[in-house]
Amino acid sequence: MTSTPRTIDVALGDRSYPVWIGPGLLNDHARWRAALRGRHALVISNTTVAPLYLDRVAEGLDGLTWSSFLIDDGEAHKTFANVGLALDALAQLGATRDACVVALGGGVVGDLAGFSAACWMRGIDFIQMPTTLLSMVDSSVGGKTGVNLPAGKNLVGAFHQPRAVIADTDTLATLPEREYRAGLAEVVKGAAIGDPAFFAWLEAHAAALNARQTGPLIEAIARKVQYKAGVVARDETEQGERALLNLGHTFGHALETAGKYKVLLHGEGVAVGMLLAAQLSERLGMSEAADTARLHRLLDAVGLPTAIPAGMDPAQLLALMRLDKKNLAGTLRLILWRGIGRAEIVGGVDEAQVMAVLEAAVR
Ligand SMILES: NC(=O)c1ccc[n+]([C@@H]2O[C@H](COP(=O)([O-])OP(=O)(O)OC[C@H]3O[C@@H](n4cnc5c(N)ncnc54)[C@H](O)[C@@H]3O)[C@@H](O)[C@H]2O)c1
Ligand SMILES: O=C(O)C(=O)C[C@@H](O)[C@H](O)[C@H](O)COP(=O)(O)O
Ligand SMILES: [Zn+2]
Repeated sequence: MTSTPRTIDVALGDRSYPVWIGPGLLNDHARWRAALRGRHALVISNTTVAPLYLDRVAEGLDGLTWSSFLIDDGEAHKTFANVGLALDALAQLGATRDACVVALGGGVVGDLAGFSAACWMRGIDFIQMPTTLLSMVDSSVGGKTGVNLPAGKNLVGAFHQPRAVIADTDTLATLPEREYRAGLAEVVKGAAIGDPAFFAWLEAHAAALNARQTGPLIEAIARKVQYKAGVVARDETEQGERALLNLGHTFGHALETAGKYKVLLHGEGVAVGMLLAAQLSERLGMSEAADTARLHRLLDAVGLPTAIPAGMDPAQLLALMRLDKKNLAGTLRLILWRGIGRAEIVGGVDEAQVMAVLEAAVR
């Protein structure tokens, strides 16, 4: 038995789906098994998460024809090659069009599993079972799936919505500290983009969140998911407003890629990227120094990095930023900031100004 989970609906007409958040949900088989329509299931996970949680999922799959496909741990394995192997695993299973892919793990597993599901027979069901804070608050919701190329992050992918998201908060007990804090970056991001009251709440609850206190933690997850679900429902395929969810990401993805995924985690890149976006906005006369300082203090309070790691080359970072998917007509299009809770899409950003911010931030 589990306590009643928080439930948030992602409202997309006949493709709407629930996000369930709470303890014990992986064991609540009756709840999530109902989302599986056919006879076949492929659980995609990784070599760290599967030994911890695959048995809980396996019990719920009893009676189905299912198998698991495990990737090695880390962002460097979110590759086309692994999608190919996942598709081979679906073929091996004999998966028909009513099969379901189950993504058990963090955002790397979720993005790759979702993209594999989008590709198999031109699209089959998948469900998300996020096991990191970042994947609970962000990557499991909204249907962005895909993989990285050597040239950059998430350059290949598809919009493919899950049928359900099962966020069992008990799994966070085994999440390493650094990964937990990286997840907080995507929580801060949501508040910084569009929810000043939530930002103030985060400032007041930073210590409780650092201590992983259950009540504030579930509240923070639910508030961030609620916010993201609203944006996705209004603009599923990023024709407009959804791009705001990319605050800090043009800088952040460049930082991640430049470090070959060994220097900064995704959430850490986003934290540094948000501050760089705030500094650039201030430089362009869009926002106030006091707001940048407030963002800086909150990121510090939850233990996130705010500086570009030593040794990174501003020119390389700018080159990587030129391949961001938001760019149009060969010019930079960034998410900039008007202050707490107010982000904006800005096209044709002057590269010299971006370079000045990058150079000032290199330690
Ligand atoms: N699709 C989207 O909308 C979206 C949104 C945000 C981020 N992302 C993507 O998500 C990825 C980052 O996700 P992430 O931060 O979850 O990283 P991750 O998937 O690499 O997981 C982080 C680490 O935690 C381990 N782990 C996972 N769950 C665990 C648990 N319960 N206990 C112990 N260890 C556990 C993993 O094995 C890994 O080492 C990036 O690729 C990013 O681009 C996608
Ligand atoms: O859901 C979205 O939209 C986001 O932008 C969420 C981001 O946190 C996430 O990192 C996403 O994967 C970035 O997408 P991309 O389009 O920049 O590849
Ligand atoms: Zn992100």
